[in-house]
Amino acid sequence: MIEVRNLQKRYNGVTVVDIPALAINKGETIGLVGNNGAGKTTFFRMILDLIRPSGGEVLSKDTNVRSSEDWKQYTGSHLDEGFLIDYLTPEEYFNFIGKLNGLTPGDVQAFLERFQDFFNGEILAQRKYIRDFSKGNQKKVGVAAAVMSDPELLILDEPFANLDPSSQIRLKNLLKDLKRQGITMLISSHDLSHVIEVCDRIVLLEKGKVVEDMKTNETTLQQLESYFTV
Ligand SMILES: Nc1ncnc2c1ncn2[C@@H]1O[C@H](COP(=O)(O)OP(=O)(O)OP(=O)(O)O)[C@@H](O)[C@H]1O
Repeated sequence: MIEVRNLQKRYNGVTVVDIPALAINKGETIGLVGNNGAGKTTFFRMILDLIRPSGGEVLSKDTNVRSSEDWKQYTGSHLDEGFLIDYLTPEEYFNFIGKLNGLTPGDVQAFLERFQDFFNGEILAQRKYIRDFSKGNQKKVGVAAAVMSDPELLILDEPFANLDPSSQIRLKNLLKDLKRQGITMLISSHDLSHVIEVCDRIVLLEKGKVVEDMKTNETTLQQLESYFTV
């Protein structure tokens, strides 16, 4: 579904992403892990054509993401609060995104029913603009909106960050449901156990390079913990 070829990003002469080859197959759930500054967000930004690679390319369904917008039809993503429209209420934002995806207000309402637990009564009917929500609740809005288009490919940058423990567990269940539906997912996280639980493959980035690419099994957490132990 996604093929990365000789992908590089340099800032001021420093290479922050350098991935000669990486293939993500349809239906795979990939956890992207790595220390601060490893290049995870930069990599996602190039997949989503938000920044231009210094070299190489990202193909989505065999087409360079820079040369066609077709991938936008089947890709849902949430990287940060910059993806939100912060002067709208969550309802206004969901209806706006719904409209872009051809959903009626009734469809949007039905879709949001699925997120009742995850929202924990703190997102809808709050009479507040998105900018006035906590970071964790803004994340919930972004994750729900990313899923609204019923995407084939879902890209989430640190979806567990800023969520309380109950919300993290609900998010894991939500992502596992999406995985069962066959959605291809690319999820970055600093929470090793969550990402291992949800994903069937882990890619470890260090200084922009892929240093491990492994299928998850019962020893993966131990392997990653020993890698990250200083
Ligand atoms: N616009 C920019 N200009 C200069 N350097 C940048 C820019 N964007 C990212 N970088 C650098 O690229 C490197 C990778 O950053 P990136 O945000 O992709 O890492 P990350 O793995 O997502 O980190 P974190 O886990 O802290 O979110 C960092 O050294 C960062 O400072």
